[in-house]
Amino acid sequence: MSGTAPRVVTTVAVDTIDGSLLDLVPAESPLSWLRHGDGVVGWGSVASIRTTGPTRFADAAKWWSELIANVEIIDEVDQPGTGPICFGTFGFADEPGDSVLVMPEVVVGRRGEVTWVTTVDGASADLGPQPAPHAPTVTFADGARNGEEWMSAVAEAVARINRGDLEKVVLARDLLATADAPIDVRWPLARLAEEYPTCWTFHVDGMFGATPEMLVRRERGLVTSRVLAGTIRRTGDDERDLALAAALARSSKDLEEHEYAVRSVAEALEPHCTGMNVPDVPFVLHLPNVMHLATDVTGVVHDGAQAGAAVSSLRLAEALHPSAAVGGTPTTTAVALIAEIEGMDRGRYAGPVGWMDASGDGEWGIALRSGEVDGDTVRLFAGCGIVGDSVPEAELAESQAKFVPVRDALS
Ligand SMILES: C=C(O[C@@H]1C=C(C(=O)O)C=C[C@H]1O)C(=O)O
Repeated sequence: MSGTAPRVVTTVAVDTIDGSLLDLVPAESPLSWLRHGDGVVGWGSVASIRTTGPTRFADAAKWWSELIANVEIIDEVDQPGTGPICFGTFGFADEPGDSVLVMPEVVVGRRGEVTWVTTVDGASADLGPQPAPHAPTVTFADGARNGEEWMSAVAEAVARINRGDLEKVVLARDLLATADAPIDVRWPLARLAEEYPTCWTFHVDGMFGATPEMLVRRERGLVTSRVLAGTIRRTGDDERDLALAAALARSSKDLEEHEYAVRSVAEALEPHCTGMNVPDVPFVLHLPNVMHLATDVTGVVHDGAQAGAAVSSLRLAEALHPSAAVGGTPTTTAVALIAEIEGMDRGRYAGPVGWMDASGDGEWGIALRSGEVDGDTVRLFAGCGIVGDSVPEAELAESQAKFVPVRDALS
């Protein structure tokens, strides 16, 4: 833990800011959570905590509650995301589970017509555009496994599923990008926000990407989760893509994969919610590189015995993680199989990433279509849901399509 408890957090409304909020963010430790131009960016760190292991979510949640208990809040906007907020990125696996929560010194947020700035202890917030980042020059290489080796792991998973060990497992692989100089993450972030406006463009402590999957949003008692599972690559030909979308919506392999993911989310939310709505039939989400089967699950969170005691968005993320969209079914068997045959440490790939405010409202996406930047290297990640009739070559092609967002953003 670093930093001392801040005294005063002030949120004020400001005039509309033209262009992307990313233009305001300095190169030093930028933070981002943006979709369709709305969301929050931040910089500076007044306090942060690193947590690990199976208690990483609980430890981070406790730290945040204690921190905000000592803060005086002056908030003239009063929306989800105003007042003090933290950004976080959590490890996928319990071990090592390296996770980070950070409270920025300055946050700029936008929600429709409303734009605000939050500062800690009167920090000065320069809302002018920052010098633009430079394009990196990168080369790509295989990560822990090459394509052939990864397909063997997929074949092994299919064999285990067909022998009855489990129903679904998500297997991932990594690529390594090396640049000629340290990478300014604002470069790929700007590209991702522009190319994937329907996704959440995030960056926290080196973990960045544009995820289409919302693990959980809690906003004034309403809980939403967007579940994705079942994927088809786009061809670039609109007519063909429409036919493929129709085929995806009827594909029994993809519907099965999807059903596991929806069920895992609904079951994890159920103890915390009333009035849940779980649609019977998924819709097809169109992204520039792929299409997914998608289901939006909603519910109303219990109030809790006392005011403010309702379960926070971070604790909901903990309850939902790992959903069958990134782990498998049954969860424990799938997570053990991932550790056994995937051949790499996922780090914070496929873990929750997002933000939370003092009331516990927040948004936690799943860190997909993502990479982890460290100086002049980036580790890119992509994974695929494997079921009994998955074909290794098709899964390899799907993983390649899922690398495209970050790959292109670095090029
Ligand atoms: C695991 C990833 O994506 C997940 C797996 C999907 C699938 O197997 O069809 C689809 C969306 C995501 O839930 C990834 O992008 O790395």
